[in-house]
Amino acid sequence: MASKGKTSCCCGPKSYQIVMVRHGESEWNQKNLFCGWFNADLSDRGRQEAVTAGKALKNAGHRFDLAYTSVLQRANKTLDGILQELNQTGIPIEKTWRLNERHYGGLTGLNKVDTVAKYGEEQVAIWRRSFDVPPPPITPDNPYYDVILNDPIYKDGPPKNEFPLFESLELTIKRTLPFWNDKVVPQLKAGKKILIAAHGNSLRGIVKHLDQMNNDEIMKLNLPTGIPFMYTLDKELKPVPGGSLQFLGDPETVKKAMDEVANQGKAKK
Ligand SMILES: O=C(O)[C@@H](COP(=O)(O)O)OP(=O)(O)O
Repeated sequence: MASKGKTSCCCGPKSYQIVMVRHGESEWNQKNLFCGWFNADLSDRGRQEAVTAGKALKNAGHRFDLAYTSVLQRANKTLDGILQELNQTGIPIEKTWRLNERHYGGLTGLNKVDTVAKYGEEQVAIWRRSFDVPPPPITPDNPYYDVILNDPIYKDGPPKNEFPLFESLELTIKRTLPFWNDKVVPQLKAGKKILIAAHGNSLRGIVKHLDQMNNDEIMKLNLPTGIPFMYTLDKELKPVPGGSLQFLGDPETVKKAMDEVANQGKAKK
């Protein structure tokens, strides 16, 4: 059975636990489109993945004090689905654009396999997984430019003059980490058990930070949809031995799901 957010003894907290999950499959994941800041809904499979994730967390004995999510409905609905299974829909939830997926710029709305056919696997791999090479900026002729810029989900930020037109993983981390440090860390240290429902790349940024991965190591990580993972952290918020990226699923299923994500950017065989 999972312990509370903090395990403690007379000398203070020994370790902290936090659970994170990439949202269930979205309608745009299903169509294999670059999505980024577009507010795609969950697919039927994605909704089911949220229920399955909630059941798995319940069976493992997890209970949460609060949750964080992006302002994108695919993450919000995944969180709701999980909390419903846990009978914990009443816990405080904070939504922030800082946990959004990276902004996929001019790639937004393009099919990933078609993009491979046009630009090659190597270029698409660089756009998807490199640390500091951003995609091209989104321009007003992109059908989703206005939809994203004027979406009311962004009424509380970011300010229009800071609204991104593209993001590399590096830029994504620059706006995600301040939220982690200012909001998540104090709550963790206060012993709160936290659930974060977010996105493939915003979570890759947090994983890179926690595991102090270098820029090459993080390139190889593909987070599957809808499979929660836990970190057990020491007092310095460094993972304890064996405490990194502990998926709540059998290793074979997790590997298959990770390979599926990696293959979304490969040419059709
Ligand atoms: O924006 C997108 O297309 C996917 C990630 O795509 P890849 O970086 O895996 O291509 O984001 P998510 O489904 O996690 O919100």
